[in-house]
Amino acid sequence: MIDAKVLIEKAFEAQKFCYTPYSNFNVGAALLCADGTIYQGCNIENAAFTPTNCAERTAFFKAISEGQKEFTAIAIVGNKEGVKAGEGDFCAPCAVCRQVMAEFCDLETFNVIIAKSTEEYMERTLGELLPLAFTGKDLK
Ligand SMILES: O=c1ccn([C@H]2C[C@H](O)[C@@H](CO)O2)c(=O)[nH]1
Ligand SMILES: [Zn+2]
Repeated sequence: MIDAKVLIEKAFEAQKFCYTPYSNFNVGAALLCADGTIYQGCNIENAAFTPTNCAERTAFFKAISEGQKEFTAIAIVGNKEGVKAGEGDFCAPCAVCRQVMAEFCDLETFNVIIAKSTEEYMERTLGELLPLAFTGKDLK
């Protein structure tokens, strides 16, 4: 596994590209694939609100649409516009993003890094963030 700090830096880099005229809440994500490739994502809002895509799902959909199938970790940073780096709060992934992660990631091993800065972050497995997950296994 690459250093969490590297992935957090990539998430901050992606955050700069967010399109958030409605919430002014800026999120960046960096998704590490098993082959070492990193996909970055930002949140992309819409005047109709519901088409809005979270940063995490942007990163996942980019990766999946380019053939990636195995995922190791995701770093997430998010804050209201104007908050200085490191002074924001933790931005945990929304429930929809957790469900999308559960579709493609191992609940026991996929690592979710929720960061305020490269110095201050928490790490949780996907299973810790989505207990009693409903997945494709339930449909068999
Ligand atoms: O984990 C999260 C939480 C929220 N958002 C986005 C969606 C919307 O654009 C804005 C406010 O909810 O933040 C994300 O991208 N990821
Ligand atoms: Zn989300």
